[in-house]
Amino acid sequence: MRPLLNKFTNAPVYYHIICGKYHEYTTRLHAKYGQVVRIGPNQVSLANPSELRRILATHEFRKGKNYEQGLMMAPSTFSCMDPNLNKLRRRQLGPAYSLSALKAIEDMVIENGALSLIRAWDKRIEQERMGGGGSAQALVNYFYGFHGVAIDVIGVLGFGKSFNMVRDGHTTIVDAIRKHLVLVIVSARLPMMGWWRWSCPGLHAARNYVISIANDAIAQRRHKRSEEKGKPARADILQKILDAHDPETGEAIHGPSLTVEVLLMLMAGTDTTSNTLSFTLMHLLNHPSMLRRVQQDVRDAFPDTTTPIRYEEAKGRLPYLTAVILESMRLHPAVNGYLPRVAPEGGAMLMGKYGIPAGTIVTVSIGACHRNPAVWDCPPVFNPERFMGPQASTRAKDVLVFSAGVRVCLGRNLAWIELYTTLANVLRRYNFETPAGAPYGPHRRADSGENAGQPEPIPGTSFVTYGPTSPLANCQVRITRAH
Ligand code: HEM
Repeated sequence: MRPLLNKFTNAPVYYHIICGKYHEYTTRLHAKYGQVVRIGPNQVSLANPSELRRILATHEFRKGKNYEQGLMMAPSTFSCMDPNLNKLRRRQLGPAYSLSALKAIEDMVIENGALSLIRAWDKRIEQERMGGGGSAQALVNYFYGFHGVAIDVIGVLGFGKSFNMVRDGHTTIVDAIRKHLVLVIVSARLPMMGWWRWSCPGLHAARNYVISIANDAIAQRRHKRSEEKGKPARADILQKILDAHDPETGEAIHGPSLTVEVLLMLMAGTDTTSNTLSFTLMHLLNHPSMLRRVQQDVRDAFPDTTTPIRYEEAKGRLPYLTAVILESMRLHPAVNGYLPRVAPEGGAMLMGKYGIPAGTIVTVSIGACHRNPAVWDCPPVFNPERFMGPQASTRAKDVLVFSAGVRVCLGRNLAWIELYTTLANVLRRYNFETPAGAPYGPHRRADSGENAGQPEPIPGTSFVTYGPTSPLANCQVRITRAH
């Protein structure tokens, strides 16, 4: 459990958190020192998937106090440290995020996600054709396209209306979310920097703005419901959160707790999904033969281009697409930051040999787990074949992108619906090509480091969610219509 320096100071880990490089730091330490490493006087990072699943299976190791230091108005399902409150919220909200409830509103996801993006990209191609000498192609930024999909889907399911980011391209809400997250993360990860946040009025304005969006959505929906007495309620997540109650006691969610649960959809359910979509397309662009294969599969399985591809069908008929998404999630998990858990009273034993005292912080290092050479052959290589064939489901269990156990991601069903429907429909509709002169792509092979000989992935930064560092420059793609 080395390195020695970390026995005396948290400085290295905090430095890497601030730089957005926690994931690279821990992956490096694990490669050198093994599956359990010390990252601070009272902190260890763990990179073994089965051991992590054991720790995450129960509430014995609680979330660390950093989660509640980032608090805004009240603890949410995500931030609360109290197991009883988390259990209550999951009982109340479980129905809203169940697969059956989400499948009933899948049309809204497809309409405001994949189809909206296709309309916007078709329009771009048409504009190019009309204005640029008849060429039926366009240069688009897939990061902003996918970000728009995730924001608009959450808008329509969680706030009563789309934010129209895909259609209008405006980023007001995205900017506000980002600033709000900076505030949350600085408060949560670096509480000693508390003074700093008060000197940034722009961040507080952003926080107030996102809170007002949630409160407005709640007020508008209540008003609408009061006017449409007797009519069936809209079956979206917002309505289900408003109607949520504990099946055991009937307890509902009120006041600031209601606001934070609505807001949580924007915070937890946008960047995560859109960064997963972006990194998946990035890997496919870097590996043109895999891109061709996945597109052939989609086009063969769904030849009727007048009908959108739905979640269940895509999942059932496109095993290679599933493998590509899992492999992308393995190498680029959308949550790749510092996720602390606290060792229970009496201490604990890690990996059967490392005794840790009560109160020791054990961090869930998803990225390091996914690159653990004891678990994965040639970890840095993008190889979807790992998830094909009879071993596929066993291998998929070691992908901890949604965490695991009692605090596993509540929105993972929605994420999967968005991932399948967006990728399948868009990959069927367009041919993609890395533009000439692009900084990254199949032409750019790493000549050293862990990716030596492989196409170099675009750089990423992790502030809990993990995304491309410079999407404006690095996520351009040339598209042409395939039908
Ligand atoms: C690909 C997309 C997504 C990924 C990779 C992801 C990943 C995660 C991870 C790793 C956690 C655990 C974090 C921790 O332990 O601190 C988590 C928790 C959570 N996620 Fe997601 N998430 C995704 C999409 C979503 C969506 C779409 C929603 C909702 C709209 C959502 C809502 C939540 C909530 C409420 C929690 C807290 C659960 C609890 O603590 O009981 N997530 N997610």
